Amino acid sequence: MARRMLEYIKEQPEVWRKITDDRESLFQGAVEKLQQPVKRIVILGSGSSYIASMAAADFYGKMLGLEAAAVVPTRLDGLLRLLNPEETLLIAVSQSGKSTSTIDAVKKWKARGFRILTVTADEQSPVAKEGDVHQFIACGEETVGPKTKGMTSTVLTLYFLGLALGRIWNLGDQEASERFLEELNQAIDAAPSNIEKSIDFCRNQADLLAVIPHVTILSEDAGYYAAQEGALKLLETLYIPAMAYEFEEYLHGVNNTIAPGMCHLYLPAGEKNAERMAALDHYTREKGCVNFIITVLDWEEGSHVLKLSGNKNPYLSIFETLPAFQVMSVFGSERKNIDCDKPKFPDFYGVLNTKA
Ligand SMILES: O=P(O)(O)OC[C@H]1O[C@](O)(CO)[C@@H](O)[C@@H]1O
Repeated sequence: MARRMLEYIKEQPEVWRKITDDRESLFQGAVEKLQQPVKRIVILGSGSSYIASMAAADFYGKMLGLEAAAVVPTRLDGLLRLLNPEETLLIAVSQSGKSTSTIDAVKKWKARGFRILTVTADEQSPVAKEGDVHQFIACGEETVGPKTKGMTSTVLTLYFLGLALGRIWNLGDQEASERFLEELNQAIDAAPSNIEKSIDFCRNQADLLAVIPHVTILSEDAGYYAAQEGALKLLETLYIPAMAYEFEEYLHGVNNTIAPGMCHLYLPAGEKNAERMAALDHYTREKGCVNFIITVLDWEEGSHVLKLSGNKNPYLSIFETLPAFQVMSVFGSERKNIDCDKPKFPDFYGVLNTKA
């Protein structure tokens, strides 16, 4: 069993609580060095760090009204050629601080005059050392490949960083930030029992999780980032294809894949599409699909429904529903005799030169 991964999953509420409680001191250093407002923010990262970057860029747009976008390190060139270094802050995100493509991007764009804020869990890492300003991700050590507490703590770190910058740059609405903080606190308080509920659910569904040949995950709004990270977790631990779609996009063609045995995992995150998602769940089950629903919304009960506690704020899906996917990875992989605490190919990073 992925014991260490499960320990990291269970540690998350405590880690999030500490980051939240220590936020004044944790973000003070970076924020003091970033007094000069910018017009736009570009965030880059790979894998889970890219998904965390997408969630943060969306959040910055919504909460601060900033132009913000996320890109993988190797696709920055076209975008940055259009941007003025004086008006742009580049944020490079890497939990390990060792991803070679991120190191290369930081060096290249720093040389071209962009100011670079690095966000890592290792202050001594190459990414941290190459940037102009560093923000620490206070998640502690995470030695297994499929990241859990590091990813969610990266999102939390980027969210708080945005709110702190918004305060000094006079952006966003203070009341909205306070409301968000209140909901976040509720999400953190609910997390230990949500994780226990997920464990019970996944233990009961482990036989099914072990035989599904692929999984299609559907969400909406900012729940889409939890769906993307959930897909990455299931793919890298169950060794099956897993794709995440924004709900509306799924309806435009992907629905042709509906067939007996297809696994659909729904993550309704807001009220907007709840009825249509419920209709799609019924429709696809009638066609023989194997479905799961993970949600904090009020939902019709069923053995395939995991109902968790939470607010109806999709930006909190990372803290409310994503841990259920992480737990699915643990129980599904155990049933498949996969030990995801250990790398499948220990020599891979060295051969492909992906980490410094
Ligand atoms: O955030 P980092 O350390 O740059 O790593 C990026 C991604 O690379 C991996 O380590 C796999 O190579 C993932 O686990 C991670 O999300």
